[in-house]
Amino acid sequence: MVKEVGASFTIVGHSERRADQHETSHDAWAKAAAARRQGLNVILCCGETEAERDADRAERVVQAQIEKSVPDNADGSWFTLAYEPRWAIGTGRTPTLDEIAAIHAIARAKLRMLIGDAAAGVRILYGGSVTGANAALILATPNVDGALVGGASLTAEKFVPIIEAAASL
Ligand SMILES: O=C(CO)[C@H](O)COP(=O)(O)O
Repeated sequence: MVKEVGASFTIVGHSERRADQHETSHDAWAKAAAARRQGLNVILCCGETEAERDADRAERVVQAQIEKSVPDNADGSWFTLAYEPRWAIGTGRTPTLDEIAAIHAIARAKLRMLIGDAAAGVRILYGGSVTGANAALILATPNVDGALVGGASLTAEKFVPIIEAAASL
């Protein structure tokens, strides 16, 4: 159905699905695999809650989500990972650049354990309150290969500065 309406990408494992529909990482894995079988590109979201970060569990939570939801045959030709801390989505709050770098590094390492050399070609996006004001620094953070933009993508006035930040790297 998604393909029939012309989509070429699908997002799975989004925090709203995990929180509101109680979707598990296994569900995200099954959806990613099914989407791939239909020829769709997949963006798989992972990310901790605020309580998990406060308990110093963010890295372990993200590692476990990745381990349980990345299909064995994932590679950068169709698969993208997005780190979206739930508490940063739509809130105007973001992790520090060091915190983003730390999670993206462990995400890359976990991907390498799971899919080997293909991990190098998988784009890892950051999502959560990306704006024209913070995009350049976030996009220049190691292992950040792009941004998954929500609210700021809704108007040209807010989105164009993000595109310009990306283009200037
Ligand atoms: O997940 C998102 C919207 O549901 C998006 O990637 C991030 O949203 P934002 O915080 O509004 O940029």
